[in-house]
Amino acid sequence: MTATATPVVLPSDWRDFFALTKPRVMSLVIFTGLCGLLAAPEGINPVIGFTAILCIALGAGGAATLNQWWESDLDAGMKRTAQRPLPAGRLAHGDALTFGIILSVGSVIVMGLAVHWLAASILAISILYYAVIYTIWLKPRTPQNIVIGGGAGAFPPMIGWVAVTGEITAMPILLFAIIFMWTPPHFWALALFVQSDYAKVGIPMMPVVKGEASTRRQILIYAVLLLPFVIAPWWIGGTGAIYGIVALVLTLAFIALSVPVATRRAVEGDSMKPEKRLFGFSILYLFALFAALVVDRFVSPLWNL
Ligand code: HEM
Ligand SMILES: CC(C)=CCC/C(C)=C/CC/C(C)=C/COP(=O)(O)OP(=O)(O)O
Repeated sequence: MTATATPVVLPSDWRDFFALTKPRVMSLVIFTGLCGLLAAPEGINPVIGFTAILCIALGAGGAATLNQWWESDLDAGMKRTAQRPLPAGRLAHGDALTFGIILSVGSVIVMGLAVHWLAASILAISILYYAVIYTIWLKPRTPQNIVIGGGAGAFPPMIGWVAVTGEITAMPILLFAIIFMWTPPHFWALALFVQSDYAKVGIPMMPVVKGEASTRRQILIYAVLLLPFVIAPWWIGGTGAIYGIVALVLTLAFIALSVPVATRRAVEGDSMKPEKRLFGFSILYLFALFAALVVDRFVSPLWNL
């Protein structure tokens, strides 16, 4: 008689549920949402504003939970993700699914009731975008997965802005476009130094399918294409010069760091320093760019900039 292996689930605590929300990644998602909210004209009642950001955080955490519930087999096969609560057996799948659904549905309902139904609808779209369109549909099928899927992470500043104004205008669309164009260099820089992991579990990430040279070229192309999008808010008069100058300097630095990544080939045992530097800078870049947007909103009018 052969024994059937029953998965062992170790006792879980709140830390495992917290880890399911991908808190480090989502910190930037929440920050860009907060900046969208603060940069919007008119301003918002602080309690309603806080509720809106809480809903973005809970919704993003819910979507990240559903992503890991769906992908626990893949995560088990990659060194970077094998210690996550589900593949490590610290959490039952059913509990993760329930947690993900409660956060996702709850955040949308609270956003709708307490803040605005248009903001709630965009939040619902972004959760479905990340959990279904990106995770279930695009990620296992096409190397364009993160180009199209990048839309999921681009919604938060638009949600923050719309929570205040109740309408979708040029500025929130541009904030969406900025993160959309930023995502490919952000992720492909990382994929270049963890690509063996993705190949192992059959995920068609760009470096695995199209090769390193093509990925490196595309990183630079997206970094350059990002420039008109980051300048556009200043150009259309949606921000002052503080944002414009910071955006220009930051993006030129982003392009400058993409050049060595685009023009080199990794050799056996390579430390992948330029790729790691670009990935690290991509995160700092978005934090600084969105911080500049908020500083500009409050300081530029004082100086008539
Ligand atoms: C489809 C689009 C994206 C993909 C595939 C992606 C993928 C990744 C991956 C695999 C990591 C490594 C960290 C980990 O293992 O959890 C990472 C890190 C990170 N990502 Fe992204 N990302 C995307 C979009 C975004 C967006 C839109 C944001 C925020 C606006 C973001 C913010 C971050 C941050 C802050 C980190 C660093 C986390 C840390 O310090 O560990 N990412 N990303
Ligand atoms: C409000 C809302 C719903 C926001 C969505 C936020 C968002 C940033 C989505 C995409 C970013 C992300 C964590 C990608 C990780 O890719 P992966 O899941 O393929 O990475 P992995 O290989 O680490 O699992």
